[in-house]
Amino acid sequence: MAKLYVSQKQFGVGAAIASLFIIVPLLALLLTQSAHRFQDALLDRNDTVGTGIARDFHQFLKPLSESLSQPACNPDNLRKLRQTDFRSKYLSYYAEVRDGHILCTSYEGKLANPVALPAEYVQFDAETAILNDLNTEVIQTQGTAAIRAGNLIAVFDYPELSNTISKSWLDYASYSLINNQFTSVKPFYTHPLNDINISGNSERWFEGGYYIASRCSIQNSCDLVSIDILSYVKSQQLTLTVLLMLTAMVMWAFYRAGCNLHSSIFSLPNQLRAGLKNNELTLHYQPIVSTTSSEVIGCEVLCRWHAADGHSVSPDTFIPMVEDNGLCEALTESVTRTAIKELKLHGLLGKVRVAINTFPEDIESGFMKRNLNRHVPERYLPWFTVEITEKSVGNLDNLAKNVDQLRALGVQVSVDDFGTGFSNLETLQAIKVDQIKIDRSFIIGVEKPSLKRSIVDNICQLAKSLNVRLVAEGIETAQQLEFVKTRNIALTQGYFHSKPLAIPDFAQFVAQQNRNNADATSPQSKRILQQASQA
Ligand SMILES: Nc1nc2c(ncn2[C@@H]2O[C@H](COP(=O)(O)O[C@H]3[C@@H](O)[C@H](n4cnc5c(=O)[nH]c(N)nc54)O[C@@H]3COP(=O)(O)O)[C@@H](O)[C@H]2O)c(=O)[nH]1
Repeated sequence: MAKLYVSQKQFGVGAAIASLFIIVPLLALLLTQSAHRFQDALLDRNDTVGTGIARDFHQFLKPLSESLSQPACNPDNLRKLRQTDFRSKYLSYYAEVRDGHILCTSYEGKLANPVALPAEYVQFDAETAILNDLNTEVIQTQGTAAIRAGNLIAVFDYPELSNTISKSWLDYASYSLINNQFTSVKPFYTHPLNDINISGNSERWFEGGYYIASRCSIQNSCDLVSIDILSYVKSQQLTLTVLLMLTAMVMWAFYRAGCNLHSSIFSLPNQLRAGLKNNELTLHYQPIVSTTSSEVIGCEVLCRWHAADGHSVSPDTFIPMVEDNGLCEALTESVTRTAIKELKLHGLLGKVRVAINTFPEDIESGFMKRNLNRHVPERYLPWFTVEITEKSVGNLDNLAKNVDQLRALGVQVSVDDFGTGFSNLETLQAIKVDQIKIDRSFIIGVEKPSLKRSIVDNICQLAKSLNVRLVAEGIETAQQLEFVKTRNIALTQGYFHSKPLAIPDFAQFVAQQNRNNADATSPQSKRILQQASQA
């Protein structure tokens, strides 16, 4: 089965990226909502302006034009012009017009020299009235528009809107839909959509980078607000900076949360638990070699773990984890079961000794005995060695009792890492063991006279007096091997012979090594060796 593994960092980054799927739509919604509100406010305001102009037209301009008396610009007319200008909100600058000339205005009074209507004022007939229900003309001018009733004109503009319209990202227009014809009445209107087809009363749409809202509130007259999204986004620098900072903070929070989630789901202990369950742990076998015959007489079974992401975790890392997470029995049982299976498969069961490492509690709880009984066929039990460390010494009497029970099965017991910790004579006398393994820390440098050499000599003495076999661990050089031979240490283990090997390699190593030994002891080999030593 393919192993799928994401590192904590990848998981965190994934969570941060996933958060974008929440943040981006939220931001889009936020911006859209704010654009909505803006457009609505603008359309509302325009309604007010539109209806305000209509109201002012009906209430003031039209009645006033009908009430003007002759001659033009008489004092009564001027007073009415000023009063009306003062009272109307959306129309101002009332003026009497005769023959294309402004004769007087509410502001200047009677003009000494009548002013011809500016060119743009007379072009109004090209425009269709926005307020067509007013049944009058709207005059397009530079920045203002004027409306006419009889001999009176009044100017209207978009006083409130013009402030808003000055924003670079906003465009605004009013449309008259008379005869389904598009006519802009907004000054300076430059909107690119000139074949626009507004059908409903109120709608929004997105087109060519513009976000557009329209509303037709006066018959045949519609208002349109378009927002150039890119420019709008650019203009919102402050808002965007704040949003980006918030986004970064949210992503960071998601990253951290992802990492935490990862470590709770994918923590090494959890992976280890799963690995044990899925038989992901593999075994290596390190040869144990006879000093006298150079034959491989056995092996130490050492556990290996390739975590789900493919990287191997050192036993020095995962063995303490096993202890801290209550997985000792599961590991020891898995090691025992797998070792039996693999050794049997390669024809080594009952051919080589098998040393299995244990945890202190494996012994104290009697688990190791049950475990061996359950998994090792009885006739093979004498081929097994249980390696106990000095850490195993919790309750000496209990340990001694359990060790006796193991030995009663026919299993041998070996003290591992001897010399480290607090090994003492009392312990060794209390528990009857078959073998002591000298820790490799004493072997490093032992070839030269040193304190270590004296310690090894003492251990040799001790083993002799207790009548237990010795194994020298961590033999890495020929000199170290030579030294242990001089001390009659029976067995050796270390990289000099071989590193721990996977079962096929170990089987091959045993076959090769023991074949060489057989050859070396043949008459022909003996002769060669003799000649070599004489030379
Ligand atoms: N209870 C269990 N403990 C286990 C099991 N599998 C391993 N272990 C314990 O983990 C410790 C580290 O083991 P490992 O990394 O496998 O190292 C072993 C050898 O590879 C290493 N070794 C052997 N020869 C040499 C050498 O010449 N040089 C050198 N630098 N290292 C060498 O020593 C380790 C074996 O040590 P020990 O067990 O003390 O004999 C280790 O404590 C293992 O016991 C398990 O299944 N159960």
